[in-house]
Amino acid sequence: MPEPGLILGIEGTAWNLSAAIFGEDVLSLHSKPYSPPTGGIHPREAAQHHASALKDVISKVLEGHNPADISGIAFSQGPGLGPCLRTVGTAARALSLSLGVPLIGVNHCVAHVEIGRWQCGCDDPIVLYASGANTQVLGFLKSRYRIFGETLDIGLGNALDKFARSKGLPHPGGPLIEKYALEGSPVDLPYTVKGMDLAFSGLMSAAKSCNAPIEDVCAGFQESAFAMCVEVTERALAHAGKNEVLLVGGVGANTRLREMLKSMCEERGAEFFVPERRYIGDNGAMIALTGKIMLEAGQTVSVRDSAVNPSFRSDEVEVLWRKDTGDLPYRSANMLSDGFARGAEALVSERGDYVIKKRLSKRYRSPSLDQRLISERTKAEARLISLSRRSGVPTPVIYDITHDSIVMEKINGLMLKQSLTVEDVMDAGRIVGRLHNAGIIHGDLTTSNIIVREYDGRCVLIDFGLAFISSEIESRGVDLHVFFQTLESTAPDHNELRDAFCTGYKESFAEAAEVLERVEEIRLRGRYLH
Ligand SMILES: C[C@@H](O)[C@H](NC(=O)OP(=O)(O)OC[C@H]1O[C@@H](n2cnc3c(N)ncnc32)[C@H](O)[C@@H]1O)C(=O)O
Ligand SMILES: [Fe+2]
Repeated sequence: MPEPGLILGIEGTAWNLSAAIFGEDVLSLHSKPYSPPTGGIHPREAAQHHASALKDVISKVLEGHNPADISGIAFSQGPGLGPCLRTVGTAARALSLSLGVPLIGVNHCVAHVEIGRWQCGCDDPIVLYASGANTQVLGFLKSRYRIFGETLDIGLGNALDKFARSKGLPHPGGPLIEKYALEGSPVDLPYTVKGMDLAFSGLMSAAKSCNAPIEDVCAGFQESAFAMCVEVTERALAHAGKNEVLLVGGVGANTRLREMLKSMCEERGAEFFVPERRYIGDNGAMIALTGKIMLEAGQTVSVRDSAVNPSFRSDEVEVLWRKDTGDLPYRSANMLSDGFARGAEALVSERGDYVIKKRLSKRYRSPSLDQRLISERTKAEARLISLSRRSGVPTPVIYDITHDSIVMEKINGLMLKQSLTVEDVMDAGRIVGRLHNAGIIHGDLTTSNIIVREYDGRCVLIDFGLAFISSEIESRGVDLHVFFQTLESTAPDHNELRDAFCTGYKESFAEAAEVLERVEEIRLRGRYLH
């Protein structure tokens, strides 16, 4: 393989046309941002801006360098705005052909991660990638940057920008909201975390129609939105058993978000990293650096295959430049062992015949949001446990509830993973069928969260910390997918056990067939952590 020399990288997925040269370090970096005269980013206008700025940006970045030393052209192949991507793609192809050097199609999200790893010197982080268009929690697993959780509607930056615009503030709104928030005290606004995923549009609409002083709304917006991101990051960290957190993407410039992540990391004993300001938002250096790494790994693209992809996902890229870390050891959200467990969210302890589950205060959250979430979730969990019981799903009896704790019956018996007989697993299928039939999703359906009760051999469902109400096929499918994954990792004869589970599930739930079909689809998508 030829020794790569200098790589020219071009970024232009959205607002910033930026190019850089990377050798052993960033040798030059030039940008020409597009700022919309009014409103948000118009894709075609941005593309026109990029087209007219290209010549200038490329020649500035090449100043003092010999084009003959360039050994590859890297460009953002996606995701991003179609017209912008096409403009930059065309320029990159032309440069590659005229210089006679390879073309490297870089995934923009992967590039955000790689420049962060390179600049901060971290190795295997859980990444919070919070930008205008994307909000994702990523981690490296089995040769890919897997998406552990992500926004179900719009990107966080986008939500901030749109809210700002509705209050008459110019684009981009993120930095101005940060300024206002410093002067305000947070109002209560919606907080939406669904398992590992987030949603921002409800929060944005509530903020738009909130009549409190702008400073207070901005502070409330930040507190809710950032705490949501930190919560999912913490959950991924706990599940994956990693000990580094990296923050990337434009919203990562925000001091309050950094402070909250840092505080969460300190509480968990993890290290927190964030790259310099100029490398955190969109920039050409991240494309040039990733291009270099990819060229070294032989990951170039022919002109014919270099079409841009506006919805290119990070997990579509096979990462040949990192050592495969293989499967994750499976960890449940609340690892219950020997009567004491500290999950991402709660502390579970045993006192004789009782189990006490206490939700923990998080220093990263504002005190009012913290108290609100703790009491809402404690109440919701207790309610779902009782509702499940009434629907014929064996669950622990609840003895007492306080603002942060649930005192419940201790179920004596073995965890299902220690008692994987066909009969037991079939019974598990039956109770999960009843649960789904009642419109309840468990949210963390592992073989550790089902106990085979000693006195009658019945399966009892525990730990409803991530449970929620839903009749969506997708949520039900994810529940089963998680269960089958843990079954696979604990039992050699998992096919037989899986069949037994399905038999039980079909017995008690009329829509079983449709859900089981979806499970197969989910497995093929390979998105979920378990
Ligand atoms: C596909 C690509 O084009 C896209 N890039 C992108 O969105 O640009 P980026 O530079 O990563 O992020 C811009 C966002 O970052 C926000 N932002 C910048 N400074 C901020 C601050 N101090 N506080 C909060 N948000 C901030 C802006 O409001 C804007 O929404 C992406 O990565 O999703
Ligand atoms: Fe970006």
